[in-house]
Amino acid sequence: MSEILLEVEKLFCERDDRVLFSDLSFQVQAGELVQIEGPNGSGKTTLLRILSGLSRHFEGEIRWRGVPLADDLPAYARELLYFGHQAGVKSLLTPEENLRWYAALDTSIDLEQIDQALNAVGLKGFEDVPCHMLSAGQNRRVSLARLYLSQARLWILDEPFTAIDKQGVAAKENVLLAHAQRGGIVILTTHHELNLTQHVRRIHLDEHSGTS
Ligand SMILES: Nc1ncnc2c1ncn2[C@@H]1O[C@H](COP(=O)(O)OP(=O)(O)OP(=O)(O)O)[C@@H](O)[C@H]1O
Repeated sequence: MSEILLEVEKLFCERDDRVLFSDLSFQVQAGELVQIEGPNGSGKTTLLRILSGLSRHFEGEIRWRGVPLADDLPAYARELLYFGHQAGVKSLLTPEENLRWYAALDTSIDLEQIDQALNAVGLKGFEDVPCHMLSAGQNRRVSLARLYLSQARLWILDEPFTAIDKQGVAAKENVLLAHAQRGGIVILTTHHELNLTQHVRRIHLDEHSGTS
């Protein structure tokens, strides 16, 4: 049986007197890909920020490996890769410099891996171009290259495919699948039609929202 790593229990979140979700409970096992679905404004980003420990604007409990998040956020953060709406790319740096900066947090990542990651996201030939001179999709690709370097067990990805062309999306989907197959967890939102459908568990926020 797979290991349950993330437990979400009776989550309640209200913004501006509007209940986004209430009584939201689910568990995620190692190896699972979970897609949070719902219309614009239903609370997908809010939920991902809560799950990432970035927002405390909720009631209920979230546990990672059986430990409430609030009890040991640093330990949780070490196992987490959060990918938000902002690309998190420094525009004055080149793609390679951005990844070297990111890799500085993890000394086990070497230059060859950075090179491979840039190749994998289709940025060969653009390694040395400052990011402010790249397109929106290319900047998103710089950011996505982090997925190829990440050792984190839990990936929480908010609209990771924004501005990425169809071909690029297919390649990234494979990275997500490979992560899950290695025993990782991916929780994501996307308005893209995924090819991975048969591997993805869906949680639809509308089914959990209430009225205030
Ligand atoms: N910091 C905040 N303060 C007050 N209200 C907020 C805040 N952040 C989000 N909201 C509200 O919470 C609701 C849900 O927003 P959220 O960004 O989570 O939706 P979403 O499902 O991700 O939407 P989309 O599909 O458009 O990205 C919105 O009505 C928004 O106005």
